[in-house]
Amino acid sequence: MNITVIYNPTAGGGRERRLRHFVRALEEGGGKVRLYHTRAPGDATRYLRGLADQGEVVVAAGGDGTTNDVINGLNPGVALALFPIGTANVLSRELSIPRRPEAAAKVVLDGRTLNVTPARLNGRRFMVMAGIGYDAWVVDQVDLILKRRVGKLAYVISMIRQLFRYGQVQYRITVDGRPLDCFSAVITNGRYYGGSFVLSREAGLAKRSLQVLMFQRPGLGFLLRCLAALVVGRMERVDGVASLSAEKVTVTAPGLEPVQADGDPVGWLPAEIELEPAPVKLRVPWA
Ligand SMILES: Nc1ncnc2c1ncn2[C@@H]1O[C@H](COP(=O)(O)OP(=O)(O)OP(=O)(O)O)[C@@H](O)[C@H]1O
Repeated sequence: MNITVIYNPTAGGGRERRLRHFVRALEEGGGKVRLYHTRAPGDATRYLRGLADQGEVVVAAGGDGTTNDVINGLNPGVALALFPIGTANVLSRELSIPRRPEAAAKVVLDGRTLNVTPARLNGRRFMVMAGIGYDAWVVDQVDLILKRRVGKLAYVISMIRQLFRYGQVQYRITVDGRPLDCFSAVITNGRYYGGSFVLSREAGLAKRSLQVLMFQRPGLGFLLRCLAALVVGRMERVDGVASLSAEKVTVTAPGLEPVQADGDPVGWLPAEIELEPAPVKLRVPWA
């Protein structure tokens, strides 16, 4: 089996030793491996687009941002696999991809295929989620140098620093043609957020739909209630949080407002988000 491994040396602070074990396990299992170290954000997309033959599987060795770069360069029909060595690895968690190099390599070589439909945000693919409002400001303002040193804690610090922003801007969000207002929104393909917190019990990567969570009340008290509900996996029970299934979403706002996708900043509003017509084949463990 021809396998292209895309390794982000900055993901999770760098995991060279684990990568070597992973590649060795792939080769011992009969894989013919082509390994590429990324050099900058977006480099994986450029590299893959330049490959006429990507092999049967492309492995994203990194976190959700690396996977995002990979799916944006993946040729149709080529399978996607994950070696979760990033900070949060939200996609891998939902799919139960093992973190141990040998076990992760086994999934690449012998796993089953799960069809997961990505979405497009202003023409760029995302797999897990997109966010506007508070969530996007937290991602936009996270201290990347601190993130390399302390991992997820850098997001907690950014969350605290951005609390003041919540409720200041009202967004117009159109969900499958239905116009609504909110003070923040997360448009998610998967169930999890920020690691292993359940964001939506209605969402699931195997479902062909997006779940739109809208935060419709202003105020710090409401935001803190939502964050507490996230910790216990009860976000959709909070009065003032609306959750709708959708295929197409547009968001607008006055002023310059960031958008995040798969945990990285991807530009500014307005945003047009739509589920793609065809799924990506993901290698996942047998039950
Ligand atoms: N060589 C590189 N130097 C700097 N940044 C890179 C490089 N290669 C990729 N990137 C970027 O690094 C960012 C972070 O990668 P990634 O999200 O995979 O890791 P992480 O943030 O540790 O994990 P997670 O998103 O799961 O929390 C991505 O936006 C990606 O585009």
